[in-house]
Amino acid sequence: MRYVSTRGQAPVLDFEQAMLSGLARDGGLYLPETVPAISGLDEMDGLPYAEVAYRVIRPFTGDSFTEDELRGAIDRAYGRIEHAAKAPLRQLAPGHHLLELFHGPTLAFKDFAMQLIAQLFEIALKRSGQRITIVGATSGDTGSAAIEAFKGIDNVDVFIMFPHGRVSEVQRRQMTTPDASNVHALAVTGHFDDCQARLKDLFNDHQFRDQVGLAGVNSINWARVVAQIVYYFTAAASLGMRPTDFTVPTGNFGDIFAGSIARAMGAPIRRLIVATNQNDILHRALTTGEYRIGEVAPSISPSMDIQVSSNFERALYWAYGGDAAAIAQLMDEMKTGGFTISQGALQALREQYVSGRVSEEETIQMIRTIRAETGEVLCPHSAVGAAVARQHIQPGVPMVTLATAHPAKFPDAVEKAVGLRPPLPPHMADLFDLPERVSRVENDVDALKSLILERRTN
Ligand SMILES: Cc1ncc(COP(=O)(O)O)c(C=O)c1O
Ligand SMILES: N[C@@H](CCOP(=O)(O)O)C(=O)O
Repeated sequence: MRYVSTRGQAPVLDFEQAMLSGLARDGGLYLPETVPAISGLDEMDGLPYAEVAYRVIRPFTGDSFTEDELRGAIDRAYGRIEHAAKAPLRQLAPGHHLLELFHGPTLAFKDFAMQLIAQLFEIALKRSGQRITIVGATSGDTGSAAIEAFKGIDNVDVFIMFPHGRVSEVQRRQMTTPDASNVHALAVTGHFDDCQARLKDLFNDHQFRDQVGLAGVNSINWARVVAQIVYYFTAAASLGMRPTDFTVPTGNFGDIFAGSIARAMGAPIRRLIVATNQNDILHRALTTGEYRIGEVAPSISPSMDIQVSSNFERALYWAYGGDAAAIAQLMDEMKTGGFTISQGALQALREQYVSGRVSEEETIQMIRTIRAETGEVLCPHSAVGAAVARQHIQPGVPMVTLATAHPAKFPDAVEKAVGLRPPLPPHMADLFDLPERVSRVENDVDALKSLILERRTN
């Protein structure tokens, strides 16, 4: 399997190289040249999650890992997810199901990919003896998942930038309390898009990139997306492999893009519905064809407070029929505020994705409604998903809403909605007692470079 950049000017790589590279050297994102079809769909129901993961992921990894290495990595990764089913499906109402993706160690869907790629990185780095510096940008969940997965791993330093004052207290403490010396939490002045832009600046400085062995674990990294494909198959299998709609709370577009790969591989996915909060640039872009960056408005679903949605570039690449020059041009225009999607590409995108947005009040109302109807307490991101899903449910077609985080990560929003603060699970019971370790950094690439050079242990 070969991987090409969305901007067409970077070397073609194999899976391991693409995983260790993160962002392509031309600033683009890696994608497989072709999407493999999967067989044996009818046998998937009842298989352990790890077995489905192996069958789905294997075609993407090519010769990069042996069968034993990949199976071992999958078993260790998903051994850390508490629930027996790993990603259980719970019925909310007739025809509406919740795919619970928050049973991992940091209580968000990010654990599914991050736990696995940490295992794969470790195998690859042990083999090569290479040392790397991971830098990540987070609106709260990617950072905590990355720190949990990579803390203490030899040959790896992890620097995570989060927007100062714009993540929940639980999310912040998940990033600032681990005491592993290879982990560095950085509170950046600005919002998530600033953190992600500085991350790309670091990757695009090739001298710095090579000096520190820069690697990325955001969903710009293709390996992240691959791991997120699996649960579309397990959910569809639980529903008897009938044509099914999926609604996905969306920010950086990685999770829903994984859904489109699942569909291209053969999963019976009918509609993929992009659910946004008030930061609704993706909904506006799909509705009007204009991708115009506005101000980020802080919301009660802060992990989705994103305007520059990195994986949308992958969706655009497909929609433009693999025209890398056109994508490079659009990404240039993005730097000055946005771009217009061509009519042909817009039509192609609309064949892939439907969209909806909900307000803050509607999100709160949805947490209340679902609690009253089912007893389940949703996190605000999952509530955005459930509210948009309800706008799109059609008779006779099962709807699956991805529940992307545990409500205990966002106690203030949940309390506002239903007057209770969901307790943290036992393994996090001491989170508020531990000392925090965090560095304040300006939104400035040179300040970041100096800090990384000074702190890295490699
Ligand atoms: C809890 C939660 N839900 C939804 C999302 C959106 O996912 P994506 O960025 O893959 O679109 C995020 C952030 O990525 C998140 O942390
Ligand atoms: N919501 C995310 C933003 C980064 O997403 P990623 O999937 O590209 O890593 C977060 O929690 O950090």
